[in-house]
Amino acid sequence: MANEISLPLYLRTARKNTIQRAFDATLLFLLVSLLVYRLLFLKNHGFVWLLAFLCESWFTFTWSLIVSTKWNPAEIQTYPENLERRWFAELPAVDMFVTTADPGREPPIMTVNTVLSLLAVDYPADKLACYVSDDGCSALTFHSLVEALRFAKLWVPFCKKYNVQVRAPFRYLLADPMSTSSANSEFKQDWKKIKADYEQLCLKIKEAGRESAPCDLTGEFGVFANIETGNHPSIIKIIGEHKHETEGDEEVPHLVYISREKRPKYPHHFKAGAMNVLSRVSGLMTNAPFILNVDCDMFVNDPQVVRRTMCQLLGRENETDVAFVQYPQCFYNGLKDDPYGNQMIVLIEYLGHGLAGLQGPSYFGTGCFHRRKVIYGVWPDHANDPARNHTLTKVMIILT
Ligand SMILES: O=c1ccn([C@@H]2O[C@H](COP(=O)(O)OP(=O)(O)O[C@H]3O[C@H](CO)[C@@H](O)[C@H](O)[C@H]3O)[C@@H](O)[C@H]2O)c(=O)[nH]1
Ligand SMILES: [Mn+2]
Repeated sequence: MANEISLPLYLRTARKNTIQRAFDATLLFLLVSLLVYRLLFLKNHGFVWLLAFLCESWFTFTWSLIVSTKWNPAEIQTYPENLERRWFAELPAVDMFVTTADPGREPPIMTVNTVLSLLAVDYPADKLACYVSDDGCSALTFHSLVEALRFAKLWVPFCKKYNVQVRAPFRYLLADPMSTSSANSEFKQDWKKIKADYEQLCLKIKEAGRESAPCDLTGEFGVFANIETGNHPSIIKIIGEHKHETEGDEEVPHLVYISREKRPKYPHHFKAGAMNVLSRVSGLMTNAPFILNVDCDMFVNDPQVVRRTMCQLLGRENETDVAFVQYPQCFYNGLKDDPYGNQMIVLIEYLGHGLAGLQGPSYFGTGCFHRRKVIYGVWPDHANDPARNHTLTKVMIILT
């Protein structure tokens, strides 16, 4: 036991905020005094004071809610380096979902970068599968993913060999590491090669986008011939299958393309509908106990993210304690000093840490790991009861 405590998977520590609390308590006292003053002299001033009183009461109420949310802020620290020493069983599998809807507004090269950043995370490749849902039913998106997988076979080993931090190539390749003294000649050579290969990939996708069809719509691509975006049957294609042919860092996870059935008379429910199909299809193919969803305009900026999540999900005594782990969104290329509040500092830094001290954040949409069980509509107490939970029966399908 002593060993386990000295090797934590995660720690939740309270943040000190005595000064902030004193400040908030003073403000609350002043606000309540103002309301009492308004009430006492209401009859001398009439309607305007009543209006002011109502507005200030509403302000005090919402302000109190916010203050109480951030009253007990906490930090969560994870220790992925302890994972193997604390979790003796095999690491669990994770199905990673990417949703895209329109190759015009969401250029395929962006989706490709999201997918590459996911395929390259530091986690056993045979435990990962990436499913891309394409609501645009676009041959170009499919073609780009086929090309992306070819590049992934170089990109994933490169990232793991050099412990690359940001594994979306368009961000990583922006910096020129040649000038740093630590770069040795082997790295320089590999870096030049990977940059050239990535430029080649971009070029291929760009040229394919210029044509009315990215390639001959025959063979694998035949299903896209004469297809109508909002009126077509389901298309499911296994782009890449992890077959244990390579070893360790050379391995690339499964990559599956899905364009769900759409009919004009039936509402498709946008991302929610796509997520529904993704969970059903992945449930039949790999049925990982954990799922991650990422929008196609996001990428993973920490290769340890799956291991960090496992620290929080596996490190609990009871699995019903945590249903999901939600990561905040950050944005690159923001304006200096963030004049429009795009980085959502208040939401993430103040309210987010406050919520971490309570029960944890709410579900934001993208960047969230769920236990598969929790989205199947089963009460936590019944999740492991096979009699009540036939949906969780394991289905094994051999990928062909
Ligand atoms: O018919 C659709 C429409 C959208 N999407 C995808 O859904 C995601 C989010 O859609 P977007 O229009 O980009 O919404 P945002 O407001 O940018 O996204 C935020 O808000 C959404 C809903 O409020 C959440 O689902 C997202 O995760 C969250 O990032 C994107 O990957 C889209 O490709 C589909 O798959 N099918
Ligand atoms: Mn978006």
